Amino acid sequence: MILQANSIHHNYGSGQDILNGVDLTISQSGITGLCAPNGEGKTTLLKLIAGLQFPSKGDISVLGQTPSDRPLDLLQRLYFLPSEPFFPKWTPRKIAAYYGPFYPNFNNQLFLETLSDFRADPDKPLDKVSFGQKRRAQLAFALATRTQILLLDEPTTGLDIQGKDQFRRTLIAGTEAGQTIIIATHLLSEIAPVLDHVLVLNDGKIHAHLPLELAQRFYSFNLTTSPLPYGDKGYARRVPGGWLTVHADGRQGNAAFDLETLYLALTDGGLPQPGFDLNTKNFQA
Ligand SMILES: Nc1ncnc2c1ncn2[C@@H]1O[C@H](COP(=O)(O)OP(=O)(O)OP(=O)(O)O)[C@@H](O)[C@H]1O
Repeated sequence: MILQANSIHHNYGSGQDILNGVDLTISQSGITGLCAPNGEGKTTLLKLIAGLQFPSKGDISVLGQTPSDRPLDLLQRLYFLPSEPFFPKWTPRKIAAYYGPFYPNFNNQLFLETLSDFRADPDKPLDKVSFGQKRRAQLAFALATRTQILLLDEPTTGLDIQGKDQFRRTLIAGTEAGQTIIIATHLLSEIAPVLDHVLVLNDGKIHAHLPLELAQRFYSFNLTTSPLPYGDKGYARRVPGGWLTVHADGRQGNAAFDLETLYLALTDGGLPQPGFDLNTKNFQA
């Protein structure tokens, strides 16, 4: 098992739980998008997985270890890139030489290639580059650690279009090498093309954990002139030219699958929640 969380609760001492019963199982490599409204606890959940925060109740196991114990073996197999990480004001080359050896699979060649693809200078100190260039160097380092688990918080912030494209390609290469990648983001559409699963966190719980390929079969999207042509069991969003509707009916719609609309439908829209049975790998309507 890669990750197993059972009824995780967490608060920051205020008495009110931010996470109040998160259950989560990840058993395969792949890319999972973690989405939630602002302040719902995405970063907190990543920190709990990384062992940087401790759950107030419940237990969490990552690669068979308890992250809050901070075992060396786990720290070497998991990399967490926060949205605003601390990186020394050194050149990327020096950062890799200093921090890279901690990670047994650190790939310096991949680091330099990713920097080159990102058009980032390995010999320019990070206090002399733009925000986006600094973010590229941080991402190149995170991707080059080749840890079994990679946690990325808002990774695409500051990347230009080419940067995002390169980033997505490097992620795919990571999963082909067996990595499990969890990406917390608001910018769903930017990573949607590479996601295997989507996790929706809402009201302190995992509201949905959907394998994308199955979600694409289960939900139908239609561009229509009226909000809900098939009755009231769907969700409709105003778009140029009409309404984009989502229904949990397993039909073929006339519009493309749209992850942002599905996210809105699941969080705000009261779209009927299909149960997904992890054993049979089927939805139960
Ligand atoms: N160090 C802290 N001390 C007290 N409260 C905190 C702390 N860090 C986060 N919180 C609170 O916990 C809640 C969840 O924060 P978190 O950063 O995990 O959410 P998020 O989903 O990542 O937010 P965003 O989408 O805005 O980045 C917020 O209400 C926040 O105010």
